Amino acid sequence: MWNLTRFVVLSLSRRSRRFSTAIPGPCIVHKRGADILHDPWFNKDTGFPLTERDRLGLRGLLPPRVISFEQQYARFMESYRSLEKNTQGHPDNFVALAKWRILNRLHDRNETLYYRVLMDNIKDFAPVIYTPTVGLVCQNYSGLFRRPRGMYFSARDKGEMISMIYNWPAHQVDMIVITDGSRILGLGDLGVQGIGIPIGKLDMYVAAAGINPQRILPVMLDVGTNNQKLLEDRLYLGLRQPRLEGEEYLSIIDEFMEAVFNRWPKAIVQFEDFQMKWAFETLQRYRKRFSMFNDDIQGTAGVALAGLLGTVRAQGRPLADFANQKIVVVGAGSAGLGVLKMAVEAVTRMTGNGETAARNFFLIDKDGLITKERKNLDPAAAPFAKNPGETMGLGEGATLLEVVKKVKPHVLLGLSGVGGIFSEEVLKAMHESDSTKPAIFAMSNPTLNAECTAADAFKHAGENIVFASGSPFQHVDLGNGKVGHVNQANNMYLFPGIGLGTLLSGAHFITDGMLQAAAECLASYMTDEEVQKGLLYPSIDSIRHITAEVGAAVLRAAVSEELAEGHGDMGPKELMHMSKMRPMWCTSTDLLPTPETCPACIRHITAEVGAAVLRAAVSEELAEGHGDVGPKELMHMSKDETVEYVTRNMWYPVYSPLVHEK
Ligand SMILES: NC(=O)c1ccc[n+]([C@@H]2O[C@H](COP(=O)([O-])OP(=O)(O)OC[C@H]3O[C@@H](n4cnc5c(N)ncnc54)[C@H](O)[C@@H]3O)[C@@H](O)[C@H]2O)c1
Ligand SMILES: O=C(O)C[C@H](O)C(=O)O
Ligand SMILES: [Mg+2]
Repeated sequence: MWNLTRFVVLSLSRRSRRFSTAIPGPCIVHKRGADILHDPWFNKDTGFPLTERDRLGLRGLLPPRVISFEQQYARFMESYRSLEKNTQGHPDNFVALAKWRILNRLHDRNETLYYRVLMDNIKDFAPVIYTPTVGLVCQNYSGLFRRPRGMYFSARDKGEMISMIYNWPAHQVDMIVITDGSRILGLGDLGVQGIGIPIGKLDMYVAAAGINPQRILPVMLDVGTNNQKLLEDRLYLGLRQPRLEGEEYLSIIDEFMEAVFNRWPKAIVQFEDFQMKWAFETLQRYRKRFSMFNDDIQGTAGVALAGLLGTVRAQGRPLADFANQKIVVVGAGSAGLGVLKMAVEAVTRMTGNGETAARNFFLIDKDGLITKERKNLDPAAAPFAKNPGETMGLGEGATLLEVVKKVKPHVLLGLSGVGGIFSEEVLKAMHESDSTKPAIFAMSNPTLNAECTAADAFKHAGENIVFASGSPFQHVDLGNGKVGHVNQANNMYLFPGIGLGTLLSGAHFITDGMLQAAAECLASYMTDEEVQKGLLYPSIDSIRHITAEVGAAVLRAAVSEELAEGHGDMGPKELMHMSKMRPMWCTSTDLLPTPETCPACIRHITAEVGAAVLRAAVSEELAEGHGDVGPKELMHMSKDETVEYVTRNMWYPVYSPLVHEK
C-alpha cells in the first residue's frame, strides 16, 4: 500500500510540474520605477531582486537589502500575531476592525502577498475579510474609506455607462459581483457603503476558486438610500437621495448589464444583497439573457439543501426520507424562499409528486405562519403558504413558538435577519422534535443577527442536535470531552464553484441543472462518518478543494445541457470528452502532505484516492501498463481530466519575473 501511495504521490508531482502554476512565467509590465511600486499587482516591496531593480528603474527607490517572499510572509504574519496579542481584552469590534485594517493595507500595497496569506490562513482570515467583519466594515465604510476599490455606477451616470465601463483598467474581466446596497447581510440598507460585500465575495473567489485578481470587478450600483441616518451623515459617500424605484431603477440596471456584457461578453455577474423584490425581479429579468445568478437566492438554496440532506444522513436515514422531514423555515425573504423552492424541487425529484412536495414545509415571516388566508399574500411565498387543513390546527399568523411546539419539526431553519429569534423557549421546544437528531440552522448574518448562538442551541435544545450558522461560531465544549460541532452554513461553499464552473464552461446562462449539480456535489462531499458526528460541511480549510469539485460539477452539468461553449483554448468538444476528475494543485513538496504542510490538503486526498483506485486495478489484474506515460496510464488519467483542467486554470500567488515592454 505504501508503495502504491508513494507511486501516486510521485506521479502527481510529475504531473503537477507539467501543469505547474507555481513556477511563474514572466509577466509583462508597461510601467517603470515608482509606478511599479505603487501598483499592488506588480509590487513586490523589498522582494525585488537586484537584477529587476536595475531593469525596471527601481535602484535607489528601495532599501538595499532584498527580502524574500517567504521572509515577507513571515514578517506579515508576525505583525498580525502581535496585533492579535496586543488587542487582547479590547472590544470585539475594535479588534475585528484592527485586523481588517492590517489586511486591507496589505491588499492595497501588494496583492500577491495578500492573496497568499489569505489562502494559506483562510480559516483565520475569512472572518476578517468576509462575514462577519465585512458587515462592520460596510457600516463604517465612509469613515474607513482611504482608497476606492471596484467601480461605482450611480443614478447620475445614466446614459454614460457604456463609455464608463472602459474606465476600468483591466482588459479582461471574468467575475463581477454587484450590489445596490439595499439589504446588506441582516444590516439593512447601507447604500453605497455596501461595496464591502462585493469586495469580500471576490476575495473569496480569488482565495477559493483561484480566479485571477486582475480579472475581478466589485461593483456598487448607487441608486440612493432610504437609510435616514446615512442621508444625514456628513461623511456619507453615496448619493443623498431616496432610492430610485420602478422603471427608473430597472433602467439603471439594464444599462449597466448592457455595458458590462458589451465590453466583456464572457463575464459572469453575481447579484448580491439586493432587497427581495429586486432580487427576484432582476433574476427573472436577466437569467435567460446573461450569464448571471443571484447568490442570496440560488447559492444559499444549494448550501441549505446540502445541509438538509446531511441532517437526514446524520439521523442514519436514507436520503429518500428527506420527503418526510418536517422543516420550519423562519424568514420568507429572498434567501428563505430560494431554499424552499430548491427543497421542493428535490422532494419532487425523489417522490415524483410535485403536488404534495411542500406538505412538510412550514414558512414563517414577521407576521407569523404563512397560510393561504394571509391578506396580501406575496406571490413569491404563495406556493409555500399552508392550505386550511394542512396547518395541524395552527392558525394564520401562528407564532414561531406555537409552530415549533405543534409541528415538532426535524429542522428549524432561520433566514430572518433577526438576532436571537430562536429564544430559549423555542430552542427548548425543539427537545420534542420528531427527529432523533434535530437540526438547528441559524443562517442569518452577521453574528449578532444569527437566530441563536451555538452555545444557546446546545444548551437549550440538547446536546444531540446538529447545528449550523451563517457566521462562524466556536465549537461548543459540552463537558466530559464532548464537543458540539458548529457548521458554517454559508453560501461561500457554493458561489465560488458556481462562478468558476460557469466561467470554464463558457456557458452563457446559469441553469437550474447547473445549480442543482453544485448543491448535489456539496451534499455528497462529506463522509457518513463525518455526517454522523454532526459535520455537514467541510472545514473552511478545504474551501479550494470543495470549490474545485463544485466547479467541475457545474462544468459537467453545462456540458450535458449542451451549453458549454469552451474557455480559452479549451473548446466545447474537448470539454465534452472530459470525465470526472480530482484536483491536484497542492504545492507542498512533502511526500505525504498533511493539512499543516498543505493547507488545501489536495495532494494528500488525491494520493489517497488515486492509491485506492490503483489498488482496485491491481486486484482486478488490470494494472499492467501504468509506468510513466503509457497508454493505459493515460487512460486512467483521463478520469481526472476535468478537475485537472479546472486546477490548471486556478491562479496561485507567487512573484513572477517582470519584463518591461514599452
Ligand atoms: N448563511 C447564508 O449563506 C445566507 C445567505 C443569504 C442570506 N443570509 C441571511 O439571511 C437573512 C435574510 O436574508 P434575505 O435576503 O432573505 O432577507 P429579506 O429581507 O429578503 O427577508 C427577511 C425575511 O425575514 C422575515 N422576518 C423579519 N422579521 C421576522 C421575525 N421577527 N420573525 C420571522 N420572520 C421575520 C421577513 O418578513 C422576511 O420575510 C440575512 O440576515 C442574510 O444575511 C444568509
Ligand atoms: O454574505 C454572506 O456571508 C452570506 C450571504 O450572502 C448573506 O447575504 O448573508
Ligand atoms: Mg448575500
